[in-house]
Parts: sequence; structure tokens; C-alpha cells
Amino acid sequence: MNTLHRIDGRLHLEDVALDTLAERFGTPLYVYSRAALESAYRAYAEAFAATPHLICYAVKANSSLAILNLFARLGAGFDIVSGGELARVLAAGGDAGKVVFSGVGKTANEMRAALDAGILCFNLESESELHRLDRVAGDMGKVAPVSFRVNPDVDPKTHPYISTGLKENKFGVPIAEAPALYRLAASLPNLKVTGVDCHIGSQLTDLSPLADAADRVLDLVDTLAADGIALRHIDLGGGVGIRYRDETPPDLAAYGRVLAQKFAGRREKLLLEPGRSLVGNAGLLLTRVEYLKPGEDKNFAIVDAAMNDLMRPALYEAYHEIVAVGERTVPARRYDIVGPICETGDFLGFARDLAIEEGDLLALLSAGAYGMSMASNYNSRPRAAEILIDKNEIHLVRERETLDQLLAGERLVY
Ligand SMILES: Cc1ncc(COP(=O)(O)O)c(C=O)c1O
Ligand SMILES: N[C@@H](CCCC[NH3+])C(=O)O
Repeated sequence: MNTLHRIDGRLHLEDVALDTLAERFGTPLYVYSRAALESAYRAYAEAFAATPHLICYAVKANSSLAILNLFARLGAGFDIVSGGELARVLAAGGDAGKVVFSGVGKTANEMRAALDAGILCFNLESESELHRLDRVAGDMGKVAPVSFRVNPDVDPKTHPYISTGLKENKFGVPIAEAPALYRLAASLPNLKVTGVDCHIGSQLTDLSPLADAADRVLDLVDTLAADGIALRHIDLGGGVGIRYRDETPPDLAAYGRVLAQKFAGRREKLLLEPGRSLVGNAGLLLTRVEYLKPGEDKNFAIVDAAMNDLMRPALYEAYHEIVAVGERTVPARRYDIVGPICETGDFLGFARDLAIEEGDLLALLSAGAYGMSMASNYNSRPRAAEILIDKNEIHLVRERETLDQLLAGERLVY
């Protein structure tokens, strides 16, 4: 996270000391850097400048309106997977004409909302979905633009829970079946075939699976063209990883060069659906140490953030670097950093050496992606607030959830 630095021992994001944020807004608190968000977006725009393209930010990575709005103003499109994400994009001022709609379980209502909004494309993931969309669009007197999400059966070499492009995964249609599905789609009255889509997994640290998947998709596009089905765009999904610990994420410029070569002389526009690589290293989660609990085998630092705030460690045993916000002269000890939730799986990091005392602040780094967007209310914990830092300006972009909001909508039965 390169907008993070220390001044006189105090951790700052851009020009703002994190301890002042904790005092003012409380903890747990998500904090994002505008400069980091914008520079991540610009890095994509530069890396792919040689190829006509559209960056469709994957909203699921972080769906805060303020972040969607920043990207919309930079010209981004959006990859959505629900009616809720569509509503967020529209509320944030996103252009519906730059929205692609992925996901294996789109409901008829979600299809209607997306057709009403006038999205760029539905990424279909099954034949049944194709028939449903044809019916829904026909009932509305509209023609739905469609792509198939094809599953190229490429091993993305990532955590099995976030691999999506293998035969055994629920996503997409087998690439071998795609030509027949495209012919079917082209024959239906309320669908217009416009593209193809593929997304093989997340947190990829190797470029070669992305390049292999691109080759397979381009072969399919050529087969379809020979069959008289010309596409306007080729969507190669997201998946570029980030550094959490010691990973070497793919170099975007190199990825851009690889795709520029493959797209040279082609007429189709390139679409990309990056999520994590745009927001992951632009955000952190600030938390306060409630208790230090020394034990016979290990020491625990019990903090006020938990798996409901940041689920990735519990779900994938994901690693997030954890640093003290201030500097202490006390000796460092080895701690498991755990939350207050009643689950053994409620941990944020194991065996971290930290010089801390009760009441100190910790920052969990690289928490901008799949942090707040995966937060829950488990143990009836209100969700955290979110802050966007812009140099020395502090913007509260989401208020901390209140207990009233937590209970709203529930009824007793008499
Ligand atoms: C369809 C689709 N597109 C894009 C993304 C974004 O992926 P990432 O955050 O790895 O860039 C995902 C999540 O993996 C996804 O499921
Ligand atoms: N939620 C995952 C990524 C899943 C990507 C969604 N297809 C993570 O935190 O790493």
C-alpha cells in the first residue's frame, strides 16, 4: 500500500494520521485512499492503451457508492452480479450502457431491471438462462444484448474457493458447447449476440493462465465468425492478483502487451472486469486492541474487528499484514489477532510479532477488496463505517451502522 507511511512513528494514509480517524469515527473502520484507487485505475488504462478497451470494475470487490462514483468519473464501466449491484451503480452515477451483468442465477426481476436500465450486455451462464432472458425481453418488447460466459477449463493456479474457470466449477458454459449455444441465441427473436465473456478465477499471480484463456476465447470467436456470428466485444474478466504478503502479482503492463499482440488487427473491443487489483491495496481496516490475553501456548490480542468485518482470513485462511498504528517501546510479543465473535474461526492473523498494549490501534492492510463488501451482521454486530481520504481531506462515505438499523424490519409475533 504505497500511500501508507509513517510520520514521527504515526501511521498515515495519504496526509491523514490514522489515530485521529479512530478517535473521531471509532473502530472498526475501513479507510481508503483516493490517490491509490485512482492510480490503480490509471495503471489499467495505461497498460491497455494500445487496445480499444473498456474497464468494467467488478462491483463485488467493493461496492461503496463513493468508490463506484470515483471510477465512473474516470470512465469505468461495471461488472455486476445482482439487481442490488445495478442499483448501486446507478445511484453512484454509473453509465448503464457500460454495465455487464454476470452471475449464474439472474432472476427475472433482475433481468427486467437491467433491461430497463439499458445495460451493455448480459453474460449468460447457461442455456436455461438464455431462454428466460429471451422470454423476459420479449414480454418487455425489448431485445437483450448477450454474451456467453465460457468456461475455458484453464487452471488459474489460485485458491480452490476462488477458481472459476475449471470444468468442475459452476460458472459459465463449457467452451466446446458454446458454438451451438451461440447459434441458438442468434436464432431467438429477443436476443442480440454481441460478445463473449470469460473469467477464470481471482487472485491470480501468474499471467500464463490468463493468456491461455484469452487464446481459447479468441479461437472460439474465430470459429463463430466463420459461422457468420460476428461479435463486438471480448470480455476477458478480472482475476489479476495483488500483493498481500510476498506474492508477485502479474505485471499489468506485460498483460497489456500480451493482449495488444493478440488483439492486433481484430475488430472486437476488449472488456476487462478487474475487482481486487483496483481496490485491494487502496484500503485498510483499522481496529483497536480491546484485550491482551497471554496464554500458556500462545498470546491473543483480542481486537474490536472480527470475521464479520473482514471474512477473508476465516474463509480462505487469507493473509493480511497487520501493523501497529503507533510505535511503542514495549517488547514485541507473538500474538494471534482474533475478534470477539464466538467462533474459533474468528481470527484475523496468526503468530504476528507486535509491540502493543491494550487500547492500541492496529491496521489490517490490503483490505480494500472483499472486505466491507463481504461484511455481515453475525453476532448482531453493526457494520463498520468507511472513510475516503483525499490528501488531507477526510470524507465519511458510509456511516457506522446503528443498532436501530440492525433491528429495523423485524417483527414480533403475538
Ligand atoms: C464474473 C467476475 N468478474 C470479475 C471478478 C473480479 O475478479 P477480481 O477481483 O479477481 O479481479 C469476479 C470475481 O472473481 C467475477 O466473478
Ligand atoms: N471473495 C474472494 C474473491 C472471490 C471473487 C469473486 N468471484 C476474496 O476475498 O478473495
